[in-house]
Amino acid sequence: MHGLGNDVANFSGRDFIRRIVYPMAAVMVVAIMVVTAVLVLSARQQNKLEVEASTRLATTALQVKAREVGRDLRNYTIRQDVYENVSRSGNIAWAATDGNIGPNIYKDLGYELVFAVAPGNRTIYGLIDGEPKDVDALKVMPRGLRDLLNVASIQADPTTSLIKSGSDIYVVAANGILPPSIDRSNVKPRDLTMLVFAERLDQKFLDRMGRDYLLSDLKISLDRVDDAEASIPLLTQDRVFLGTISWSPPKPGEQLLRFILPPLGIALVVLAAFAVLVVRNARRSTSALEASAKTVEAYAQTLKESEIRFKDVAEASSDWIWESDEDLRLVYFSTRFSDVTGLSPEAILGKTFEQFFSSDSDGDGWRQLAGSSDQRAFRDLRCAYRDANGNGRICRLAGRPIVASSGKFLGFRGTATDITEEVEAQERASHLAHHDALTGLPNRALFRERLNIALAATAEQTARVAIICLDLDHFKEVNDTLGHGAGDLLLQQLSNRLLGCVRKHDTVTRLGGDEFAIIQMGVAQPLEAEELSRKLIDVVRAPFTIEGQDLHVGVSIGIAIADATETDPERLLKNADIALYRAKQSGRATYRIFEAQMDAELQQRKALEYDLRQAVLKDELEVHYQPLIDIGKRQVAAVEALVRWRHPARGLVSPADFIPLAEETGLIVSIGEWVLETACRQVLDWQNLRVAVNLSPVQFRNRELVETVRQVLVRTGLAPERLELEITESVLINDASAALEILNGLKNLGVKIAMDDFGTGYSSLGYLNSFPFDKIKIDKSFIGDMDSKDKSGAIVKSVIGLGQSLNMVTTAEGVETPEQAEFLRQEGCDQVQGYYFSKPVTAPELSTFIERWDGARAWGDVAA
Ligand SMILES: Nc1nc2c(ncn2[C@@H]2O[C@@H]3COP(=O)(O)O[C@H]4[C@@H](O)[C@H](n5cnc6c(=O)[nH]c(N)nc65)O[C@@H]4COP(=O)(O)O[C@H]3[C@H]2O)c(=O)[nH]1
Repeated sequence: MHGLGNDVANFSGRDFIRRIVYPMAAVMVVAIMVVTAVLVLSARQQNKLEVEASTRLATTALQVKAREVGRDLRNYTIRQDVYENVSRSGNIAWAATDGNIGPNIYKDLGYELVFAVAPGNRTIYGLIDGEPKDVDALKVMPRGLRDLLNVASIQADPTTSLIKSGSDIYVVAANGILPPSIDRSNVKPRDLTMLVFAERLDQKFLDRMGRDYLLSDLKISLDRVDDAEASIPLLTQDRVFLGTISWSPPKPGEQLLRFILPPLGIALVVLAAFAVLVVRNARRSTSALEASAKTVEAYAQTLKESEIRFKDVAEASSDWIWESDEDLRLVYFSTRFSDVTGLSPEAILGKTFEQFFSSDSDGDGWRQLAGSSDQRAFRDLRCAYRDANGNGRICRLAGRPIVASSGKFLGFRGTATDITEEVEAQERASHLAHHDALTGLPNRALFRERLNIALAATAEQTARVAIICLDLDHFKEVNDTLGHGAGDLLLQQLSNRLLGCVRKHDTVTRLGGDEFAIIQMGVAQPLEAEELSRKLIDVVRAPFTIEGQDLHVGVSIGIAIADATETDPERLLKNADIALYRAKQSGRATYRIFEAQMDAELQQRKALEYDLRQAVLKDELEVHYQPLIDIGKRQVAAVEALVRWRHPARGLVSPADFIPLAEETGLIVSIGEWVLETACRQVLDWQNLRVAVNLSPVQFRNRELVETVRQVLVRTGLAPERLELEITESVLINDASAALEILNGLKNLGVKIAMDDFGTGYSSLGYLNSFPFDKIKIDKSFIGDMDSKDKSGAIVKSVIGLGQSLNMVTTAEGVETPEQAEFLRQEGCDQVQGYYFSKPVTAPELSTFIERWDGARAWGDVAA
């Protein structure tokens, strides 16, 4: 195909002209030349033959004429009367008589000259143009006649010759006058009287001769005529040149040419036109052929490129080409088969699909073909096989039926793509997509899938599914103090511990961060989920050894159990989350099973959260103030700022109800700053009073706190020593060193720091040691219990003593009775705060309170 394409393409129009048109033209030209030459030559030859023939004819005509003259002469020389009268008697008169040899000779026979020459060349009779003349014949014809007479005298028959006379040439015959009656042998030639007849070779003669011998255009000339088409020389007996007779001989060759050339010319023109037509058509055909050759070449090129491309692709890819017979017996493999599989085709050829491919359920796509009578094109059949090393591999088959022109199915032909790596990559990708990279546990996506499957199965079974959500307690501290690497190691160890607690069919999942979830299968009783939860709490509680350090974390757990009424995975997960939230609220390291009312509470909480956000925006918060009374001076020493929320529907909401929410949502940061600034600004109205503001542990997580307080002081212009910041010990529990750093920063500003709710925590004394607080506030629970419990009174006493020894101001909260106030005074407490003196009130109310404050009376009442 390729060679043909090249040959055809190489045979250009120029080649066509060179190889065909030129030779054809040359042959034609040669043929025409040959034909023309033959024609011309034959025409010439014919002309030549005709000239020769006419020459012979002219010569003959002259000879005939000579013989005629001789014969005419002889008729007279043999006459007895001529002999008697002319030879013997010399009777001229007789001779000149008409009917003898007189004018009749001229008139009837046409001889212009008639002489009778007696012996001794004596002219005895002369007749010129029919007129008797006394002339000397030898003078009339000075050359030639004498010789002729001599010769003729010895000849019996007349002797003829051509003789010139003047400018004329004559056919002259001479004969001795001798009748038959006289024996010649008795007469001496010189004694004979010679009779001469001469006919002039003039135009008249020539015309006659022309007519008689069909010679046209006869002319006589005294010269040699070289350019005549046909001529004969006129010679005497002695071959002396006298002149030339010329004529135009017929030219049959020319006629022939004239006859043949026009049709031949036309024929040639037609032939030439035909040749041009043929050439043009041939050119057109050649052009078409060239065009198609180019197309063929282009196709061939495209085909070649496509072959190369196909080969490149085939070689570069892991595909191989195969062919089977109608029984699905493999009968052909391309070379890539061996490269990819390492198997020799010979070892496989002749095997059926069933024998070559495995029956692995993940790769038995070939069965579709084996089991089908429907021979259609197919693709994406996933088939498993073993390579030369016995390793299992997967390929993807595509093929089309091979059908004979008769319609008979002959087998399949197609490609096989080794997709082992692709399948493995997909499996890897799928594993990555479904598993947590750090712990290798199923991730949230797989958790959802498995949960769906588990719930679907549960619907038909009596056993239930428990969803257990776990959240690590204090994991953030591990991350913050030891870094994320340690956190990661902990999560990995934790994963193993969790896996150690569950059964084979359960699923342990890392949902993200320190959140985990477990799908516990086959839960007959909620108790089983509780048992597992306890087990989980125990294993997590055990210390983790990370980088040589023992770390303690806990886990809070929320459980939701799927039953006939609840099978929605999203909802179940949410319920488990709500339960988890509850567990965390309940003090961590514990579990809770979801109950419907939890959800209602959560909804409420959410509504509250929304309202609180709105409250901040709508200015629904306000600050109330509660006075702190200096026992020694019996004066109002300070006020505690306590935030209030004036809810449009609920009325005044206690901070106990919304501060925890504000802390969880982070709103406490902005609320706290607002309270701080409001209180600092407000206390400027009350000369010399200090203001105490509560700080949340959440605010302590922000290292900007010191700067915030500094700016508030700058903005309000309040002297730092008039500001007291109250913190609870929980601030110190979370991250003691960071909290201490902030506390030192605050102290450096010049503000006072008070430990609030003292005695309610675990290690208050330790904290008092590590940070120089300015004040200890004894929690109101101890004050309230003083009346009933001696123990509380003892604690209050010892705290007051502790404060005194550490040189800290002690303030007792929740003083509601004059007895409590008196007791505290007697024990040396510095300040008191409580409903007995005033509840927290608005700023104007507190101003009134201060105005009306009469320390003596108020204290007097107490003392009384
Ligand atoms: N039963 C009784 N209670 C008395 C008596 N005297 C005072 N109280 C109450 O005791 C609480 C004292 O505040 P706290 O211990 O700091 O406890 C505060 C404080 O921890 C927090 N809090 C209030 N305002 C703020 C604030 O602006 N920021 C922050 N972070 N927390 C605040 O909310 C807690 C509760 O505040 P309140 O409901 O205002 O409750 C106040 C106050 O009204 C009394 O004689 N008997």
